[in-house]
Amino acid sequence: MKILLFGKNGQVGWELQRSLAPLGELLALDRHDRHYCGDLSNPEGVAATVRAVRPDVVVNAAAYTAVDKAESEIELANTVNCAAPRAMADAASECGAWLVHYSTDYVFDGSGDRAWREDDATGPLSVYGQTKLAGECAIQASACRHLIFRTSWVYAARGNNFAKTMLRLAQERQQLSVINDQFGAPTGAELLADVAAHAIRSALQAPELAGVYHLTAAGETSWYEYAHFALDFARQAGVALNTPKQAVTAIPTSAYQTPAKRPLNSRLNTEKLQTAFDFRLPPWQDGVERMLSELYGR
Ligand SMILES: NC(=O)C1=CN([C@@H]2O[C@H](COP(=O)(O)OP(=O)(O)OC[C@H]3O[C@@H](n4cnc5c(N)ncnc54)[C@H](OP(=O)(O)O)[C@@H]3O)[C@@H](O)[C@H]2O)C=CC1
Ligand SMILES: Cc1cn([C@H]2C[C@H](O)[C@@H](COP(=O)(O)OP(=O)(O)O[C@H]3O[C@@H](C)C(=O)[C@@H](O)[C@H]3O)O2)c(=O)[nH]c1=O
Ligand SMILES: [Mg+2]
Repeated sequence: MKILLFGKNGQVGWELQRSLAPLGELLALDRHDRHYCGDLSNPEGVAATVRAVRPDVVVNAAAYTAVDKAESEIELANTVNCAAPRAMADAASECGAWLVHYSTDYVFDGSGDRAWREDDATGPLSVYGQTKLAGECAIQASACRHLIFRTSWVYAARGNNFAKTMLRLAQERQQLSVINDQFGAPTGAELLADVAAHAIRSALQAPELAGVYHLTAAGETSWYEYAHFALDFARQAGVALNTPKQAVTAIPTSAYQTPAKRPLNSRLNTEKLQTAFDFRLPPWQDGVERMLSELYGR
């Protein structure tokens, strides 16, 4: 089997390099590749890459993920998150390849407190969410067989994410304010990559598995609780923090101004995935502890 991976240096892309390698021949690209176009700001270029490589599976881990910046870089966000995946899907369908793609909890409006199902109505609140939803729709409208995994709050030891930001800020500042009315599940890039490898194997044998799936770790938390979880671990590992435990303040979303609006309810229901592929998704704390152990050698 031949697999073509876009976005090899992102949190998820890095882990996919590991998890996809045993499946066959893997060609992993970043935006600077010298032989093939791996730059998603050039949709025709990435389509030409797919046609030239003629893989069995295209995996797209690249995306415009700067949520606040997207509010003022709409065109680039849309090209990377929608036009490029559309071009990949069209080229993939021409050569009979599957497309594996990632999307986000930010396609939902965050209302209510029930975990979102795959067929629930979407309603993105941000440019990032709109462009990711448009990317999903473009792939679904193509003739290409696809797996779209909607996930949330992604972290990895290698990369930028909320937990690492909190750990850095707690070493710099004496006080932190963290939102406690947005709920979701932190999901590790390792888990996403491992599930993708298993799902690809299954789907190639059973094409009726094509579709959209919610894929997050089990359980739920708020950003505030998640911050405490990471900071408690760091303290126990002997990391010197300038922020004492009692100086981490819980605040509502309304007290934290940002260019992009974020959903309050980011819970995703993962039953469809667990049933279709016979997976068990581990509690979110397991993977976060693994990352923290890796960061602090404990
Ligand atoms: N991070 C999160 O919290 C969440 C992510 N997702 C989705 O999961 C997927 C993976 O995200 P994650 O790994 O966390 O994201 P990262 O931000 O860690 O990685 C994104 C990657 O995309 C690359 N990229 C950005 N623009 C381009 C471009 N024009 N051409 C080529 N590559 C580009 C970046 O390259 P470079 O390093 O050169 O900038 C980076 O390697 C994405 O689809 C994302 O939307 C879903 C929910 C939550
Ligand atoms: C830095 C900081 C953030 N926050 C809040 C802001 C925000 O609501 C939340 C998380 O901050 P982030 O900057 O990680 O948020 P954000 O970049 O929006 O995270 C999102 O990224 C995209 C790519 C996704 O797809 C989502 O699933 C989600 O992970 O924490 C605080 O409350 N206090 C702080 O000091
Ligand atoms: Mg971010």
